[in-house]
Amino acid sequence: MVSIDAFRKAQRPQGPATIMAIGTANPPNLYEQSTFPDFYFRVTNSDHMPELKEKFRRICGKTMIKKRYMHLTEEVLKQKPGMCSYMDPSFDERQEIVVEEVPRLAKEAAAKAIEEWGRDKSGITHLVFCSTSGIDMPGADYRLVKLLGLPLSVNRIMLYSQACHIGAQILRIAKDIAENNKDARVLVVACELNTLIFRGPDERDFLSLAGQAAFADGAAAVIVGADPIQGVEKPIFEMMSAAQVTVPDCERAVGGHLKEIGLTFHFMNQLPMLISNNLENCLLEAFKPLGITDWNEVFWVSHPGNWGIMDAIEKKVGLKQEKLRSSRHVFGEYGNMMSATVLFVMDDVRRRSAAEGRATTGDGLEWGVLFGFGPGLTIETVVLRSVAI
Ligand SMILES: CC(C)(COP(=O)(O)OP(=O)(O)OC[C@H]1O[C@@H](n2cnc3c(N)ncnc32)[C@H](O)[C@@H]1OP(=O)(O)O)[C@@H](O)C(=O)NCCC(=O)NCCSC(=O)/C=C/c1ccc(O)cc1
Repeated sequence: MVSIDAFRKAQRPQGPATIMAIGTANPPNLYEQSTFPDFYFRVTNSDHMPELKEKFRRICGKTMIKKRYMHLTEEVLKQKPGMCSYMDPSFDERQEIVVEEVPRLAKEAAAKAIEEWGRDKSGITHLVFCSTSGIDMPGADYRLVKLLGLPLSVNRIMLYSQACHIGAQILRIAKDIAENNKDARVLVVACELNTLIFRGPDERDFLSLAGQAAFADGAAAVIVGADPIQGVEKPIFEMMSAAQVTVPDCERAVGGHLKEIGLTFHFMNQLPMLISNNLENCLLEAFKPLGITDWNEVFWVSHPGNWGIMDAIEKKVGLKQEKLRSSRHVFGEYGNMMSATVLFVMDDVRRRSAAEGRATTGDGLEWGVLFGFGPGLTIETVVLRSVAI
């Protein structure tokens, strides 16, 4: 008879969880940040508030975002008057969009990841899907399985309503699945639409205006598994550790509430300081086993949050400016796509590394850190190992 020990060992792979493909997608509608205030005040019937419009223009400029993609268009919004008001009940109007469109955009990103992976989709064993943009039963995970034509034996996990840090958290979950189940191939998907957050302006609500200036639509998918099949599956990054920290007494630092009026957004102006003050401890813990204490020695894949957060991180941990290059690039080109953003950054790091002729997928360095942060205040830290290009 087989021993229990041998039985358990046979269920597990030998190597670390490995990212084998990355795909991203955005809706076709592109909004230049410089002209967004004109669009936004027009479609929300708010042109009678020119001073507020000018203030919103200044806020849009401060974000340093150049462009964003959104499912919402003037045509769509004409059919959704509740969404254009500041506070009218509009939950149903929003749900009608996100229930259909979140899985649809997710499919685009997932199909690209599966194509890069190079194997047949029947090899996908698990799906981990997160979205802050809608809640439904059966969920967006079920719809995605159907849209992609994945086997119904796929083990699904759907994580709704968590915001930005969950882009890193789903990697942590995929790592645990991949390292505990031999031959598991986990399709990890983050998909966000700002449809729940979009609303008309109000001069007393700066926080909502800040949200209107920053959030955007995007989906990203990665495929995670251990022991890649040589010559078939091509590693991009290995995940060496993953941990979550909840910063105490900070639940008001950033967050939102799902209501009849949609999803609200609030943050404290001290958010950059709160995040940057807590990052060094996460770095020390994560890199203690590797003996690394110089944070410029590792490549960075950080959720951008906003420009002020990136400035504060650079200053607090003494980062050279180029370290957050991909975070700033993605934020500037796409805005804050919540959970999907950090996966766009990961894609940008490996693509830029290849384009610049670096020796590894991580800016020529071996070790890297991936950060997600969001409501809680929650910080997710993933230690990455690059591969030779
Ligand atoms: C670009 C902003 C909006 C402004 O930049 P700034 O450097 O603070 O700029 P200023 O200090 O010059 O302020 C610009 C204007 O705003 C005004 N302002 C400045 N803070 C104020 C103030 N608290 N009151 C009211 N006026 C003010 C300020 O007075 C000024 O007005 P004016 O002189 O008339 O031009 C910046 O604060 C910003 O990016 N904030 C957004 C923070 C943010 O994106 N956080 C996301 C982190 S990621 C995450 O966790 C997401 C979570 C989430 C959670 C829920 C959800 O639904 C979805 C997602």
